[in-house]
Amino acid sequence: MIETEQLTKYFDDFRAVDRVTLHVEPGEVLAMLGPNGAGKTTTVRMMTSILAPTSGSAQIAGFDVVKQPERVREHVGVLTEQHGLYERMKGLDYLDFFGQVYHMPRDLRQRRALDLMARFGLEDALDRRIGEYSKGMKQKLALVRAMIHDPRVLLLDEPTSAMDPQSAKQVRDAIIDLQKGERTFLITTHNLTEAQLLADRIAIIRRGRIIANGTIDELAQHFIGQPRMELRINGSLNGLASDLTDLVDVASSGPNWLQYHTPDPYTANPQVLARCAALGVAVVTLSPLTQTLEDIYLQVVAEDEAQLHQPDPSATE
Ligand SMILES: Nc1ncnc2c1ncn2[C@@H]1O[C@H](COP(=O)(O)OP(=O)(O)OP(=O)(O)O)[C@@H](O)[C@H]1O
Repeated sequence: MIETEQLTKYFDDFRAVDRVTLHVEPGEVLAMLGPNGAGKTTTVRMMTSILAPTSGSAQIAGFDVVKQPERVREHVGVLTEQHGLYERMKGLDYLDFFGQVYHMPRDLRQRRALDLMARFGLEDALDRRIGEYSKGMKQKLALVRAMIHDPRVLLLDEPTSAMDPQSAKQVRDAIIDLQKGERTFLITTHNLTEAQLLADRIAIIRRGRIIANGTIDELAQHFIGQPRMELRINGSLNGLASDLTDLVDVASSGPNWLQYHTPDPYTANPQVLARCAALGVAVVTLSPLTQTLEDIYLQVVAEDEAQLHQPDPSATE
């Protein structure tokens, strides 16, 4: 549904996007994360035919962004940082105008506009001029516009950045519902909790390059290491850590708890519990220590930064 190959954009001799290759399947949500200036918006703008790539290619909903920009626009809903709203128009008239642009019959465009405005809590703003809307309301209206023609692919650049927590949740719920209907999303965000809640896969971009791409579990495994478990018992450890060393790699311990790494929790955890039972140790909890997306993100960026400062092996004295 979203396919880019070696997508690259130069502004004069500055390389803003550097050979970005991404594949997002139907019904998948990809969250693109990265520091300010990393190239997220530029990538989204190329995917929506707003900006011509310098090299590489992109196909969105099966259409080439350079050769078939009209078809791309028909099948894609876009939310960009600059919403381009017509401030003097009233909310409902504005949506009706876009419905006409997409050749939607009058009944359908009215119904979609009213449903979506109600869904995002804008039902009282239908007849107000957009210039009177708050920042968050404008962002919601821009999202409604992106969704009005029920596109198969949605490219949303920081969709909840101006929103209060309840509004942000309305947007997340809408995304989850649409995903169930096989809609495909690429979302850029600085909100890692939101990315963790919504995304099937995460791509991290830095200085125009994709430096990590995978599910949260894959990235955690690759960049943080083996899953870490915490065992809590009723009583003191009394040397339990050394009783488990043939089964798992104990990383740290306290008076009544220990943490261990294992590459295969499905095998190791039952063995640990069986050993505890055999030793008469009363287990209170055995649980995984979750790695947050923030841990992963910071580690990915730190590794990329370290690589940047490594001496160039091809350099000669
Ligand atoms: N029209 C332009 N002309 C020149 N440089 C540009 C242009 N648009 C973007 N850039 C540069 O390209 C780089 C990537 O910008 P981009 O807006 O894609 O970053 P971003 O990842 O979306 O950042 P943010 O998280 O701050 O929104 C930045 O260094 C930016 O200054």
